[in-house]
Amino acid sequence: MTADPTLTDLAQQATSARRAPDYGHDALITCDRLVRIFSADGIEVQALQGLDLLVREGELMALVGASGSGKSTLMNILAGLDTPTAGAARVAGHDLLAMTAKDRLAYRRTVVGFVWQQTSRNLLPYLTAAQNVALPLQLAGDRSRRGRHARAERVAELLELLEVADCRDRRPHEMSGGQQQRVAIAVALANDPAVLLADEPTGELDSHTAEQIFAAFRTANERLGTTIVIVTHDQAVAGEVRRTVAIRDGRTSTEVLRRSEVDETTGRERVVAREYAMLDRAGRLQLPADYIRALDMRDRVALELEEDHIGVWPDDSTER
Ligand SMILES: Nc1ncnc2c1ncn2[C@@H]1O[C@H](COP(=O)(O)OP(=O)(O)OP(=O)(O)O)[C@@H](O)[C@H]1O
Repeated sequence: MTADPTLTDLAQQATSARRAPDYGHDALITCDRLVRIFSADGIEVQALQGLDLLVREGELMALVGASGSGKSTLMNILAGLDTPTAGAARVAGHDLLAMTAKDRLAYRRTVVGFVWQQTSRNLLPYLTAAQNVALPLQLAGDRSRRGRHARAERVAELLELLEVADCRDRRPHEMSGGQQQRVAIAVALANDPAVLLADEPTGELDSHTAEQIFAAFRTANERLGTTIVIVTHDQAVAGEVRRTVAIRDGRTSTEVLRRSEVDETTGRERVVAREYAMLDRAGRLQLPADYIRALDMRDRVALELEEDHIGVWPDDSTER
């Protein structure tokens, strides 16, 4: 770029900016500067403070963060149960800020499936496992004999996939917590949603059962190709996915990506994890709290642009 741009330069810049693809144009889930403000008793709480998040089709990812960081608020928005105060959110081509009540109902029935922490919130207590899985299919439509047959097949297929075929005629109180959550995943997958959202799905389970539930999510992701977003406090669960995004104070702050690598000396496969910080479109970067503490960084830091990286140093100036 020249220091003193001509009118032609400016016109060219404006044209190329217009031609640049929209943020998240190729993502299945796009959250763009998402804001959610709650007002209770005259006090405002900013649960989401300009959160950016992109999730691609076919991903299985975890969202982690301290209590109160905004995870459930984000999940409720993506589930179509709550609306953002500002920003943009799109899921599988649906604009979550522009939906009518009718669109929202159809969205919740067919585009997203959800699994909640409380096993009791996921299933109707007076229906069997098979009836619970059949319910969303019935609500979605085809009541013909052919429809009934296809429905029964789909129910059997899903219970089989999630290894709870033996529970088909049992009511929730006749199943273990782990079996109930597997059936809940089958219910959530019944209408073949584009996205499966799970908010602390292993929160009420012991660690061994939690691992099995997690394996069930992985099966759904690999076999059905469903995009899955899981909120979890469980570090072991978070470590099982390729991508973990951390939310801090209503914004995405860091991201851990894991990939498998074959160790050259032992020939064994091992998982290599690398932590990334999120850079927003205004160029803002949130440094991890432990990095800041380790170098006692405060208020102002020194920056230096190198050929292939940017250095960040504690403030070394004498002017305080
Ligand atoms: N309906 C509401 N009315 C007022 N404030 C709310 C409401 N829902 C959430 N908040 C506030 O918004 C912030 C984010 O809450 P949220 O439930 O999204 O956090 P979270 O990360 O899911 O926490 P946890 O891990 O404890 O479930 C908190 O300060 C919370 O008190």
